[in-house]
This record gives sequence, structure tokens and C-alpha cells, in this order.
Amino acid sequence: MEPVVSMKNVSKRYDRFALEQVSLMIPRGYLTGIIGPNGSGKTTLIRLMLDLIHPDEGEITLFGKHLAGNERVIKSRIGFLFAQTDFYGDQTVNSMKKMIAPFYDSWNEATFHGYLDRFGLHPETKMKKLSQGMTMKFSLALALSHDAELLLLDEPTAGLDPVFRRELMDIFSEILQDETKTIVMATHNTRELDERADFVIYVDRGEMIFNRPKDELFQQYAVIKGPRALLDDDRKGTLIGMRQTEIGFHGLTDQVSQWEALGSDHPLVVEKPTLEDILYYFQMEKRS
Ligand SMILES: Nc1ncnc2c1ncn2[C@@H]1O[C@H](COP(=O)(O)OP(=O)(O)OP(=O)(O)O)[C@@H](O)[C@H]1O
Repeated sequence: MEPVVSMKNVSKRYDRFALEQVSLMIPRGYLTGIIGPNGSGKTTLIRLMLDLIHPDEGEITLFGKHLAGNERVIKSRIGFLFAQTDFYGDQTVNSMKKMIAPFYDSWNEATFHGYLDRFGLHPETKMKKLSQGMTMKFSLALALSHDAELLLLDEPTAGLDPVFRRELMDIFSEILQDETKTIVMATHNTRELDERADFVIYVDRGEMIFNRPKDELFQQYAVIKGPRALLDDDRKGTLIGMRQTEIGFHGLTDQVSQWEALGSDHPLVVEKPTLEDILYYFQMEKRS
């Protein structure tokens, strides 16, 4: 099936940062998470997909088409959200919506008001009176109210309390039930992706390290913890981002069988990783 987003050899260079030669495909019907440390290029990737910034090299298509020349049609199929969106403070929720809704042919007023109710937002509240979390909820209500096929979300859970974060992830799961919808979200809250993501894109310093099914990552890697006595050179070589402490070591491995071969007599812990573990050990490896 045709990917919803396709990037081929895309580069974007700033004075002190470069996203280099990124090629990726985002399949329809799934939740793809974009993870990586601060300043690694997550927002840059999403801005490129939305054509808010232009690549220096490479090709980007959405729904199989270039944005140029098809902008209105393509953008009406996309709901997007950025962590720092400046709305006009003196406008109310309702008047702000009135400025934005006409951009979308498929705007659905009933859906919008449904989300306002669900998110506890009053239509007559002034934008400047909304907390960071409430502003995020407003942005989400906008993004979700024109039946978008693709949601491109930059830190959609930033500033939201844990209960609402979970509710929001439930809403995303509901949206994905309709198998034609696609969600792409950059986030630092990797725990949400542990549970819900189908694919994970990991970027670091402008380089895409991987774009893989989450379940495959969890099957491939394990966190190993044990006493130093078990660390011979061979086994050390199987560890990514290995760290030693007074009493032991810990690290990530993609060669679990080497460790399991030690048998159960040894005080060894082999754990399924979280995405945070994978991120952490990959970064430790880069630093060492
Ligand atoms: N317009 C710009 N001019 C110059 N540098 C920029 C510009 N926009 C972004 N950058 C730089 O590009 C790098 C990547 O930024 P980006 O916002 O994509 O990272 P990020 O992974 O989303 O980070 P964070 O997790 O902190 O939000 C940063 O070093 C940033 O300073």
C-alpha cells in the first residue's frame, strides 16, 4: 500500500544543525512515534512533512503527491499540532475556531463541540485565560475536527496531566480503529509509545537511526544486568551503551542468547526493554 508520508534523501541544514539524507516511509493505518533527545530533529522532521520549511535536498510526498500545487487538498486531509502555537490571546475559543475552520472543507462543527465538552473547554473563554494544557486541548480539538486522515503531532501530550494524557492516547486508539487513519507523533513521553506505537522512528543529531516496528525492537533487544564477574571480553562486546557500577554492569543487547547460555545459576537479570531504555543505551553508546 502506498505510504502516507514518504521522504527520499531529505536534507535540511541550519548553521549549527543538519538533518542529513533522511529516507523514510510512514504506512497508513498506524501510530508512528518519533523519538530522540532534545534538538535531534524531531520537530524539523514534522515541519518538513508539513512543508512549513523546505528541504535543501530530497523529495517529500504526502498521500503520494507533492505538496506544491496540491496544498489545499492535501492540507485539508491533515490535522497538525505544535507544542508552541501562538493563538490570539484576546480571542475566545469560539472566535479563534471561526478563523481556523474555514481552511477546512470537511470541518465538522458537531465534532468540534463534542471535543470541547469532552476536554472541558468553554467556547467563550479567552485564549489568554487558558493554561498550557488547556491550550493544547484546544489545538487538539481543532486537529481532530475535520476528519483528517493524517495527524502530525509535535509533543501532543506536553503540559497535559497524566490522566488526560491517558485519555488522549485512548482517543488516538479510537481514531486508529478506523484503519484508514494515520497518526505521527513526536514525543518525549516514550511510555505512551511503549503501549501504543506501531512504528518508532529514532533520530539523533539529525540522523535517522532507525524506523522500525515497535514489537520488532522489543523482540530484538533486552536489558542485561549482572555482576562484573560475568563480563568477559566476548560478552562485553555484545553490550550496547554498557555502564559499570561498583558492583555490577548494565547494558542493552541484541544477542540475548549469548547471555541466556550462561544458564540460570548466575545472578543475571534479562529484562524486556522500554523505548526509554533503548534510547538511553543508544545514547550512552554514542558517548562512549
Ligand atoms: N530556524 C532555525 N534556524 C536555525 N536552527 C534551527 C532552526 N530551527 C531549528 N533549528 C535547530 O535545529 C535543531 C533541531 O531542532 P528540532 O526542534 O527539530 O529538535 P527536536 O528534536 O524537536 O528537539 P526538542 O526535543 O528539544 O523539541 C536544534 O538544534 C535547533 O536549534
